[in-house]
Amino acid sequence: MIGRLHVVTDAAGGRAALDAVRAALSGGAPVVQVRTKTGSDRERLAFAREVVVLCRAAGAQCIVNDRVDLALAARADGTHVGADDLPVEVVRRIAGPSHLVGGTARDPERAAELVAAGADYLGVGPAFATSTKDGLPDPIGPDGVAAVAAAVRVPVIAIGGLTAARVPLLRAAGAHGVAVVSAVSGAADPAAATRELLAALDAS
Ligand SMILES: Cc1ncc(COP(=O)(O)OP(=O)(O)O)c(N)n1
Ligand SMILES: Cc1ncsc1CCOP(=O)(O)O
Ligand SMILES: [Mg+2]
Repeated sequence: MIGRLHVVTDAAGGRAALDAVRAALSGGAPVVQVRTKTGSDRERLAFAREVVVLCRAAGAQCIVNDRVDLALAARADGTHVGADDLPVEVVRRIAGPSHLVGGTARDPERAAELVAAGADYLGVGPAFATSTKDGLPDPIGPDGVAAVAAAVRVPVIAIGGLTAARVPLLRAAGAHGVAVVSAVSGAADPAAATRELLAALDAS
């Protein structure tokens, strides 16, 4: 089963992002998602490899966003794909049955399609407003997350504007867990922020 807290790396990658990953893992993060949006493929692969090594040492799962080729090359545990990435069924065919495949959904119809295509889990959102990613549609709120969670039998990971204070709302909506960028990467103390999120998940 996929972990309940997905710590997503800052899209810029680099040393600061790696430091945040180290801190998150020291705080107990069970899943790290490598999400890079800049740099050459070689730089992105090198970053993903470093994160995989850190995750292995900590016993955490590592998922690469967008790119199944980088995920396989880095020996990551899984790949997360959205609407502009390779389709879930293609990622599944390329990566095989033991690779974790996640897909992005914001409504029950899309969610059911992704599960039928072979998704192991769904990233669902944006749950709340966020300034981390431009061009997102309106937040779906806990009710939107609940509609998706009720429609599928795979774990739902809520994303977008997530904080420890909001975790109980999402868990009550049926989310298995949450994915965060700024709540950990933007925190003054990313290890403490990770512990706070995990405590909120454990309590709800
Ligand atoms: C857990 C999780 N859910 C959703 C997303 C968003 O992925 P995607 O739609 O591919 O958008 P980008 O992250 O590529 O901007 C995610 N990364 N993780
Ligand atoms: C990549 C992505 N997809 C939907 S919301 C989001 C960004 C979430 O970032 P934050 O946790 O800082 O709100
Ligand atoms: Mg993507």
